[in-house]
Amino acid sequence: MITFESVSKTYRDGTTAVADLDLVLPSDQISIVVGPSGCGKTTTLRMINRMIEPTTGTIAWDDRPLKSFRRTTLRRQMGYVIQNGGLFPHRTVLDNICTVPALLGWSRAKSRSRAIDLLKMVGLDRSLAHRFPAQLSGGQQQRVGVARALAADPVLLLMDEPFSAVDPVVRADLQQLVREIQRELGKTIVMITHDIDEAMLMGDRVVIMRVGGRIAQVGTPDEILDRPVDDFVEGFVGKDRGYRALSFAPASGLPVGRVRSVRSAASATSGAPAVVVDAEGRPTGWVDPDHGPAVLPLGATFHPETDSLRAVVDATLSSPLGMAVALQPSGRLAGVVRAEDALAAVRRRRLEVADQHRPEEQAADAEPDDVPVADAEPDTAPAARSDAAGGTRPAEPDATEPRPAEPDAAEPDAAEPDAAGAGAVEPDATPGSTSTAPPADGDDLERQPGRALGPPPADAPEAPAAEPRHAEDGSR
Ligand SMILES: Nc1ncnc2c1ncn2[C@@H]1O[C@H](COP(=O)(O)OP(=O)(O)OP(=O)(O)O)[C@@H](O)[C@H]1O
Repeated sequence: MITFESVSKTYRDGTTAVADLDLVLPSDQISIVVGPSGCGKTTTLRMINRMIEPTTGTIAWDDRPLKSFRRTTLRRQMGYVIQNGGLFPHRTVLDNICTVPALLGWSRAKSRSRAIDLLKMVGLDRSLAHRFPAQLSGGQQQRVGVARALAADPVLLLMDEPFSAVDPVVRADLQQLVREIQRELGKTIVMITHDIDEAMLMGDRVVIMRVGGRIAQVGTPDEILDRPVDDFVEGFVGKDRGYRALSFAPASGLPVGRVRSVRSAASATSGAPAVVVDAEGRPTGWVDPDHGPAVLPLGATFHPETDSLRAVVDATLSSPLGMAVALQPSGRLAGVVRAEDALAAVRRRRLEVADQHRPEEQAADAEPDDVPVADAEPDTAPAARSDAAGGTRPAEPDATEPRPAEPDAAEPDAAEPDAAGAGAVEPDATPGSTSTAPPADGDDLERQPGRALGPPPADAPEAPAAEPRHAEDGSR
């Protein structure tokens, strides 16, 4: 757990990048920091591995102040991934991934074996191992960047807009990859992005910052989508937040009804609409005898066990008959959900969310008909009911059925064996480098990205105190 207490950062030129930040980033979760350009995201991230030091306040890792760690020791436990991977252009993929293990003194055989394992983990063929970064696509480079950051098995992964330079399809793959890595390896990940959709998709916890380096809201994605605290957050999360919030409600409780299935449109000349299925029982389209013999498009489908309510609503909207086709895990037809049932589930969810956020005293004073709709009698009259905000809304009778750097890389720790850069991998700034780092210069050093930082070996010593000469901002 990383804890910021009253943390501020003012640069030498007087710019306050972060102001009075109180924040907890829990372990073993993905925390996403999101906000408009210049709101202090990168400054916040780099204060975690002490590439930047706060001007005031305290940052602690599992209750231990960061100041009490040597920077190099700290960084060996924190992998760091930046846009474009920040790879050394003149080193092969394998050598890039082996950088930190090599600096930590691992044997060549152990480093290479680890690198090959990581290539597989990030979904790259080992035949790419001897290529140079320029011979890879942007997405492949980014995967190598992730592999390099993981090479020495860091406890924490810091990611600074890692996917902003790749196209949406590759981006979706990389997002999935990082989520899988987090699940499988149980890493703590802190990632920054401009993209609120990415934040909502990937974050267990989302921190929205506003310009001036202040926190606007912290919460789970669905909390933020359901309850933006103010106009800024509401504007930032976008107009379709109600629809996107459905991504966090499972489809599993919906009633999946039976539907007629036929092998060809010719076999459904009368009667109710039917789903046309292939020889394996997989749905391919609809036929509606009232609309003639043509096979109608199937629309989107969904898996009841794994998909969200959003997928179901989308499937009903894209179905020509307003029925979402549910699939078994095998892809065979499982049944259908009617648009009315999907909407009833949406209404129930809204009521549940409103109920969760109702102040305690209001809940205690609640009238009997304030109970969640699922608990109401099936024949509840469609009269007005109090809502969570104390207003009224019409009752929904059909909803009543219970349904189912920087700098100090430039100012290495003399006491550390990797003082010349071990544990702090700098992207090459030569022409052709994939790094987007500005040249290091004074304070700009703080903005210099591109260190893949690994953890210490299990027996790595930790120095008891911070190094006073590391007054950051260049003032030594
Ligand atoms: N070394 C520096 N010296 C002076 N000001 C700086 C320095 N680094 C950052 N800033 C300023 O601090 C503020 C926050 O910058 P920061 O890079 O942390 O924001 P950000 O949210 O990551 O921005 P972006 O999304 O555009 O990368 C900005 O006004 C920026 O210009």
